[in-house]
Amino acid sequence: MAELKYMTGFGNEFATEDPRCQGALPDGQNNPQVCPYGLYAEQLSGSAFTCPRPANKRSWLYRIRPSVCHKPFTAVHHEGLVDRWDEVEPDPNQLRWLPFAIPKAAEGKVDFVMGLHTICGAGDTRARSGIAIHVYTCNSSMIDRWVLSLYFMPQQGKILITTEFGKMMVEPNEICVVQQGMRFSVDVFGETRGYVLEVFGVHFELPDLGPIGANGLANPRDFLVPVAWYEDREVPGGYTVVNKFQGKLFLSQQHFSPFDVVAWHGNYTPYKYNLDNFMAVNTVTFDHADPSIFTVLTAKSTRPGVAVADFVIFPPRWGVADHTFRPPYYHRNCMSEFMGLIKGHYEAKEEGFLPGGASLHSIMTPHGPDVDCFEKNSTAMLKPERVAEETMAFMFESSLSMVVTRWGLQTCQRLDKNYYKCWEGLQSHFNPNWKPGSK
Ligand SMILES: O=C(O)Cc1cc(O)ccc1O
Ligand SMILES: [Fe+2]
Repeated sequence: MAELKYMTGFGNEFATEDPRCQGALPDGQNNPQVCPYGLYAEQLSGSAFTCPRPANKRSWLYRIRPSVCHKPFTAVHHEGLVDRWDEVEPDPNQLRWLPFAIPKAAEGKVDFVMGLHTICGAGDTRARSGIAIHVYTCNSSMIDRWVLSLYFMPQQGKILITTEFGKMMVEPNEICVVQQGMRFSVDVFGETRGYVLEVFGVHFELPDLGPIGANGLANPRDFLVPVAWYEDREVPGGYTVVNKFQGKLFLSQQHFSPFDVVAWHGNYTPYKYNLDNFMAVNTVTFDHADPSIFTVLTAKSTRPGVAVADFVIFPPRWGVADHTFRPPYYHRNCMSEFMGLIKGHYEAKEEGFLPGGASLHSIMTPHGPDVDCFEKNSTAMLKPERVAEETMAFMFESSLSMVVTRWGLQTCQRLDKNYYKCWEGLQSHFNPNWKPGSK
């Protein structure tokens, strides 16, 4: 496959034409009486028409047929996708999952849609407020079916995401955002696993940088947006459209490929980002900075400073803090912390938290380094050191109190029942006779 092309920038006004149809974008207006090449003009809105300019998102698509040409949607049951948060009783325990099992190709084809499972979430798709976290495990490409709206993190196996806006190849260590309403299809190249965050109703933004200044963390120029690509393909057997609506899936048929957008312009686009481009900022003196310093993207709530979901990473970096216990501190947090591991080891738990697995520390549930991590780092010689080399852990940090699904707690059978034991060996080191200067 030829190298894919991308445009650069976060939230820019982009304009792109498939090179086979130069001049497909109308000159100086959005909906001329007749569009170049006989295309249909269609607007995709990502925000209310009346949103203030900085938050206003929409794109204009110039396509062979408008999306409205399809047979009626009919409901279909999907065992793995959940939007009801009362399936099982709440569980405030520290939860950790072993790597989620990937179906073997020999046991049958499982594509991205079939392999999606909701693990936890909160809120309401109808009120458009809340989130859901899913994992996908699959071994086959989607054949003539597509779905809507997600934030992808491949963990094993690259995925080719074909969208109405063009194609993106997304490898482990990259993230990809396909926004609400955008049609896409996922091709895989073997056994494939990854994490998906779905945010109902708001869009990811780059965090403000405050005193960091004008540059740093995720820089806008490193976000990549696909260029227009179309296919004019009749599908006699019918192309299946999978529509996720109010938390449920609906199918409809159409006789042509939905990837028939010849040109588009606008600022409501899918995009991808390679986490190696993250410019991490951290202490050069002492103490452990809060993990918000590693925020890549944030989905804000209406309360200032409070996120519906922050996407935070723990990238390879230098640790240089003086007279400091360098790993994460012990804590209870007024936010929920869902973590996953793309590769390597996580510094607070060298054992047991594995690539393709996950953990959830709910609101006010105590957690922190395991025994080994505490012992090692309380006595370590503090020299400048590489932290998390060849590693990429991430966290979805949410102000919502997340509910774990029946699949997450029971059906997946990946819950590590012994997780709590990783803290059991933490001894009291209390010395009532301690004096300043003594060890
Ligand atoms: O719990 C965790 O491992 C995530 C985390 C990391 C960190 O550096 C500080 C706080 C925090 O919640
Ligand atoms: Fe934490």
